[in-house]
Amino acid sequence: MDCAYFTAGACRSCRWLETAYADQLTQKQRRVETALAAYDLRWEEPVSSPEAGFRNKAKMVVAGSVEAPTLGILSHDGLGVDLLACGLHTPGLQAALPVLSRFVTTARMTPYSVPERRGELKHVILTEAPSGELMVRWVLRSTEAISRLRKHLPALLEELPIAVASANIQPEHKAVIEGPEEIFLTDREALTMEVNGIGLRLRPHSFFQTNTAVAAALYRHARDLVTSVASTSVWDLYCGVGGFGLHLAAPGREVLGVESSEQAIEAAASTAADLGLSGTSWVAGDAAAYATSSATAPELVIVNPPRRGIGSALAGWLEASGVEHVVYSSCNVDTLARDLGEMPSLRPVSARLLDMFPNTDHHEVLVLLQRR
Ligand SMILES: C[S@@+](CC[C@H](N)C(=O)[O-])C[C@H]1O[C@@H](n2cnc3c(N)ncnc32)[C@H](O)[C@@H]1O
Repeated sequence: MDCAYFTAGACRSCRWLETAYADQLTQKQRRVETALAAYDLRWEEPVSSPEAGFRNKAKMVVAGSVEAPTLGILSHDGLGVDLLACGLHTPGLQAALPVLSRFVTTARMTPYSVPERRGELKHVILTEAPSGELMVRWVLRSTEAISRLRKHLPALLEELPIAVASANIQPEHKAVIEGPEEIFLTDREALTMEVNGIGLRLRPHSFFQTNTAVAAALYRHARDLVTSVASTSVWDLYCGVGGFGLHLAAPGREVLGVESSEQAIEAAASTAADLGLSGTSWVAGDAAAYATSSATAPELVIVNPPRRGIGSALAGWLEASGVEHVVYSSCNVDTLARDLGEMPSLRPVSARLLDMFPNTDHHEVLVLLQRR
């Protein structure tokens, strides 16, 4: 992929940009196979991604001035670097970002200056649904700009297919990208991300896989695996807005999702209700605490934890439980390998690389484990 920002040295985030895509896939496959070399695994064909235009979410740091804002990243010396035309973003995001940049000027939102610790607008976070609808969030230091945002929003809604707009208040001067307070500026509070015909509801704070096409392949692959082992009771731990669990709901199968974000759990439950799915239940809480305090265990457990992995408590519970199969979807093969080491009774039988993050060394790998 050609990138003027990379060539000019303005942005080096895509560290593998100069590596041919086929070689990127080969290197990632080698990396995950090496990390899991202790197991006799059947590796399925890797799932590739388009090299460009695949990211459904843009997280832009805002800098510069009201008259000349930049949306992108900060340079080493704290200055704004405009990345409006970043080629990773979907075409819909690329079309919307220049409009949102001009909107900074229209609504007189002063970009936050990290070195000077003053200003209001810290980030613009934009997500595009497969339908083309957008969710836009302005991360602000305070509520100072809210009335101007509200005043100018109707004109922006004429220009862009925005379904959800909100202001996130992040008063602190720290690296955390967003704060706990969300002020909705539209009636709708969730974007519908349709994946394989399932309308997953995404609210501002919830996690969503950033590569919609590869996420769709991931959920289909998990559904095929679960169907092939005919499990009638499944837990989807770290379920987010229900991507795995909602794909698995079927007559004769009970599905239970556990996730720490209450908003995400509410979203999963409402999608299940919309689809008329009986036999699903959704619990807000810590995945390990839920499992270790449960009196029963299902036939199959799916885990899709953050990069840190599932950790000893949950791995120990899975090891000692009667769970027959585990499907482990991981974005960090090192913590995956560590967790597998703590579950010697569960034998990894097949695995697949899914390239969710082209042009970087990041990977997603899904492993099916079977009790020995
Ligand atoms: C990699 S995401 C996976 C989400 C979901 N499976 C999907 O496909 O979109 C990890 C999820 O784990 C949740 N999470 C983080 N720590 C958790 C914990 N201790 N217990 C339960 N969920 C947790 C996060 O909120 C996030 O939604």
